[in-house]
Formats: sequence, structure tokens, C-alpha cells
Amino acid sequence: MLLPRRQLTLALLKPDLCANPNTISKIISRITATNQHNNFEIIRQREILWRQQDAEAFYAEHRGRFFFERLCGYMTSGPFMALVLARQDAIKEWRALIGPTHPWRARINAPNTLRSLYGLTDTRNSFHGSDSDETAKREIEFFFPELDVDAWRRQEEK
Ligand SMILES: Nc1nc2c(ncn2[C@@H]2O[C@H](COP(=O)(O)OP(=O)(O)OP(=O)(O)O)[C@@H](O)[C@H]2O)c(=O)[nH]1
Ligand SMILES: Nc1ncnc2c1ncn2[C@@H]1O[C@H](COP(=O)(O)OP(=O)(O)O)[C@@H](O)[C@H]1O
Ligand SMILES: [Mg+2]
Repeated sequence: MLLPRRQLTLALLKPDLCANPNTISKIISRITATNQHNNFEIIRQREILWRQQDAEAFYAEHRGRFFFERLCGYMTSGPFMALVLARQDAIKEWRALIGPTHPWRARINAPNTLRSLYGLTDTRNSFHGSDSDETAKREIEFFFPELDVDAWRRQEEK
């Protein structure tokens, strides 16, 4: 039986989460839980500590937005976790699992999503997920330059 083609996405567990190791292990077990909703495979995992210029480069698309400085300040406030996740429709499914950008909106419209459960404020919303295949390639190679996303995708096509 042909296995469904998998997709890669980049996931970040942001610094507020990484301040509590128990939280991280609970979230990792939820990510890899073998039920039809999750069942992501963790292809890469790395603890990251950013300088200001790293945050500004990753979030360059948001430069000039009123929250850009506070976002970079948050993302350089401590270590965080970068993960490459693989499953069918990984980008859509990971963004569905983390929920809307704003945790207060998640708590109203998407309870039980990760941002509704763990997010603090609009900026300190605890999780990131790539929003497209192109973004996922850029974001994965930003954290894991040794991972050739195109080669991985070709391998998956076979
Ligand atoms: N559109 C818009 N929204 C704003 C502006 N300033 C603040 N907000 C929103 O209001 C929320 C709360 O603002 P603040 O009180 O400054 O932020 P905070 O409570 O410290 O939480 P953070 O989101 O972590 O900054 C922010 O997260 C933004 O989403 C603004 O100038 N324009
Ligand atoms: N209105 C806002 N107020 C405060 N922070 C924001 C706001 N919009 C976005 N952010 C911060 O910038 C990050 C990137 O924004 P965006 O790409 O729009 O959301 P997402 O992370 O859900 O893809 C968000 O995760 C959040 O930390
Ligand atoms: Mg985004």
C-alpha cells in the first residue's frame, strides 16, 4: 500500500515554553502522538539561542510592523526549540494544531489548540509554524542548513 506523501514544516517552541522542561516534554509527546490528528515525525530538533540579528533576519517580512521590536526581543529572551516535522499535510496540520496567531482568539475560536493552552499574549504566543512550502524550505534551511529540503522532497516523491 502506497504510504501518503509526507511534507516538511518548521516548528518553533518559543522561549516562554522552553523555560519549563516539563512543558516541552508534554508538547513533544502531543506532537508525536500516534493518532490521526497528530502523528508528526520529528526529523530534526535543535535548541537555539538567537542574537538580535538572527531574529531580525528570520522575521524580516515583519520589519516595520508595530510589533517587530517586541517580537525580536521576545525571540532573543532565551533559548527555544526548532523542530522539522514531517507528516501528510504537515504545514496545514501543524498550523491547525497550534491555532490562530492570537492566543485570546484561539481560546475563543480554537480551544485545545496549543496557542490557546500555552500562549500568553499576541507576541508571546509560544509557537511558530511555516505558512507555505516555500516558507518552510527557507525556514528549515535557516535553522538546519545541512538539511537539503529539495533532496528530501525528491526522495519522498519516489
Ligand atoms: N493594530 C495595533 N495593535 C496593537 C498596537 N499596539 C498594541 N497592539 C496590540 O495589542 C496587544 C497588546 O498590546 P501591548 O499591551 O503593547 O502588548 P503586551 O500586552 O505587552 O503583549 P505583547 O503582545 O507580548 O506585546 C499587542 O500584542 C498587539 O496585538 C498598535 O499600535 N496597533
Ligand atoms: N498583532 C500582533 N501583535 C503582537 N504580536 C504579533 C501580532 N501579529 C503577529 N505577532 C507576532 O509575530 C509573529 C509572526 O506573525 P505572523 O506570521 O503574522 O503569525 P504566525 O506566527 O501565526 O504565522 C507571531 O507569531 C507573533 O509572535
Ligand atoms: Mg507567520
